[in-house]
Amino acid sequence: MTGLVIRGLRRRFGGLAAVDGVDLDVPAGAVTALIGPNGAGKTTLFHCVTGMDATDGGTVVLGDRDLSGLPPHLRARAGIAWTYQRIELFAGMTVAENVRVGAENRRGRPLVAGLLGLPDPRRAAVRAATGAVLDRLGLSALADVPAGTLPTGTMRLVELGRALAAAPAALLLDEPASGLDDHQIARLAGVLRTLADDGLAILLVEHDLRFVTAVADTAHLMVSGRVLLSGRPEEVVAAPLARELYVGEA
Ligand SMILES: Nc1ncnc2c1ncn2[C@@H]1O[C@H](COP(=O)(O)OP(=O)(O)OP(=O)(O)O)[C@@H](O)[C@H]1O
Repeated sequence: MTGLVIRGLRRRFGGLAAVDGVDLDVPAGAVTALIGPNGAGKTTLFHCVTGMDATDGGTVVLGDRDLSGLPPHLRARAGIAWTYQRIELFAGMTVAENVRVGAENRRGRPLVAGLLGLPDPRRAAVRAATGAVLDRLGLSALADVPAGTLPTGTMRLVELGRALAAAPAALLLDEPASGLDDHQIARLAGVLRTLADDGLAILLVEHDLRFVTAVADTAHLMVSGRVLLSGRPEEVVAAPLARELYVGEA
């Protein structure tokens, strides 16, 4: 399968199996959502896929490349990009500069040239990629604005832009709708749809079930470290188990 294939993923914290043998497909050309109550293990799984957290077993394969055991920067270079729930922009840099950071990490950049600070022969490509991403996300008019001065929703878009500028094959988003208003959520949904339509594999960890049903092709319900239900988002969200778990939440 093109996209991300997760098999038998495990992560324990002492006696707690936070991720307890998860199989998950994140196909190219689709938005895949991972939902579940607080403490289900979603964020832990996310970190195990990016390499930010160690695993106790299982594999993460992107396309034909086994990424298991690689550190985050090598997974990024192999084609995974991600954003966290907590916004991590360079606040003093402009919107364009933030996005350019991602573009400079585009796959295939000659490592030695980067390390030696030599001129990147593809500087024009970096500039073009930055411009294209700003344009796609409707951020061109804000290119020269310091990122730290923007409202939360716009900052999230800038983070998404930085991730996209790296030209990933798989994009992982941890609660991207958090802190956004309805208008911004609709806009984000539209952007994610077109990105998936262009062939990106997107994994969304999300609490906002309306957003999930609006944007995802498939949803997986995770509970106590395991995926218990998978299917069309509206079916998974409406299932008795999901309704029971989400009573009283968000
Ligand atoms: N570093 C850690 N050390 C010990 N326990 C941890 C650690 N990280 C997570 N856990 C535990 O693992 C379980 C899964 O947590 P995780 O944050 O992955 O859940 P989640 O589904 O992302 O929840 P939320 O939706 O609230 O973010 C929880 O019981 C949590 O307390």
